[in-house]
Amino acid sequence: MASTACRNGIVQKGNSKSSSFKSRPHPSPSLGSAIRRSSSASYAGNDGVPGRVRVAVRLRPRNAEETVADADFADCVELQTELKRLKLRKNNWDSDTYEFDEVFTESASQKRVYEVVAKPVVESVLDGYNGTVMAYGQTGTGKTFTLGRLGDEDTSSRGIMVRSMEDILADVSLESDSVSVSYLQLYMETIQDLLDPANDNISIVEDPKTGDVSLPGATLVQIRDQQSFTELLRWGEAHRVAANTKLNTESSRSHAILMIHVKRSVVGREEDLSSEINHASHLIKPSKPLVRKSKLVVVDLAGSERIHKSGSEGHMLEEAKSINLSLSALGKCINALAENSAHVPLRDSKLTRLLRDSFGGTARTSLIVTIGPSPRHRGETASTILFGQRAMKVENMLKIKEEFDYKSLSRRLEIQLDKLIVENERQQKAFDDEVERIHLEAQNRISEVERNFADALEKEKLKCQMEYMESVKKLEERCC
Ligand SMILES: Nc1ncnc2c1ncn2[C@@H]1O[C@H](COP(=O)(O)OP(=O)(O)OP(=O)(O)O)[C@@H](O)[C@H]1O
Repeated sequence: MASTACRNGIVQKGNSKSSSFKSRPHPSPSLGSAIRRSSSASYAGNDGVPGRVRVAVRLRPRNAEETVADADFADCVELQTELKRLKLRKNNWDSDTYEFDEVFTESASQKRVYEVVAKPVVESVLDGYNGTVMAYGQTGTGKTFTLGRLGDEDTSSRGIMVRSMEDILADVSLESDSVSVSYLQLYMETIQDLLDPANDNISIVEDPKTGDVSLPGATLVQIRDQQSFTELLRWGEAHRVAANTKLNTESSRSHAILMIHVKRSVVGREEDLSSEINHASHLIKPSKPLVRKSKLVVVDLAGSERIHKSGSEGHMLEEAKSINLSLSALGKCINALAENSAHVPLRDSKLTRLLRDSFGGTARTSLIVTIGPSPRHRGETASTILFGQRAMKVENMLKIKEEFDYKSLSRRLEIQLDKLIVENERQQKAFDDEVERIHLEAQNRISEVERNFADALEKEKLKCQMEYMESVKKLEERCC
């Protein structure tokens, strides 16, 4: 029986008796635990929500070459899906056991992988948090298969990128929200725009105050429907493949980074705004307009094989070194974060500068580590597993980024002002009409009074004339 060792405090090796397995606490039931809240509930200020990096492992089925070459050998791994454990065989009688947030066998569907690994991240992006989904593993183990499959011929094979956008577009309102995308590759420490390949030296800008990372030089395409997004991915992927073909390699030598920016309008509470608009008008009390900006970063890392194994020389060696440099810088950062070290060497490579928010930052992060079954690649598989194990120890502090939307407030105040002007004009017209009506009525009354007076005068005049005539007549009679 093999001796017992402990890795990262959660792994036992030997004959893998369950009784000796130290289980890691599961703070939540699924990978990328749900923090999805209603929009109103998520208006909670800027308090961070703690969230550990979630890690799943996915085993690729044997390929044609392995089916022949490894015919007489057992796979180097065995998965215990119920227990979310993976056993890595050292030899016929000895194995190491590792526990993950989820383990996917070779028959796991793309839909299930998406729902467990990426959907919770997409949901928190829709709630205003940043999110990262990343695939790490040796060349040919299924990173691109998991993330980048378009599913043209078989829709069930759609990968995480396509499914994420489907869920995002189904949730946002294109009238008030916006979704835009950039697609990049990081190759030999230079960032190239996969949507505009001539643009091949994009710089990373870090906000010293917030630590936010942005790539202002990258093409940003507004997405309004799923089809245009799929076309964009196809276009970007073609450039990535072309670059690899030029280098005479079928495997991806670059890290591909898809960034989906989501900008949503949210309405805050009315009283919060009162002080800001008091001067505007006591009549206008619009609710507080806010924009919530978040981004989903999907990272398809280059193959993680070691230099000696890739047998590289010349340019290929330099390239392998560069891939190694960025992946080992990422590994070092993860180690430092896992050990709560005071110094995290984020600046050691462009990859770690780009992903500074994804590990130990304010984003919700899911990592999928892909492995192959071949015992010939046991060493690579072991190092991939250890990478995943360490990443599981990294704690992020998720934060919502809300900004006061001055543009939207000004738009809304303009609309309200227009309404007030129209109302004022309506009231002025009603007033003028009323004055006109009263004036007419008064004139009619005066005319009527004048008429009545003239009638009465005429009557009085006639009466006087009659009386006069009567008096004259009486006088004449007396005189005669
Ligand atoms: N889960 C899976 N089920 C069936 N086929 C798979 C699976 N994962 C990978 N494959 C197949 O294995 C091959 C290699 O996969 P893929 O290109 O995704 O690997 P990769 O890790 O992205 O490699 P690289 O690092 O070289 O880009 C492809 O032909 C892919 O279709």
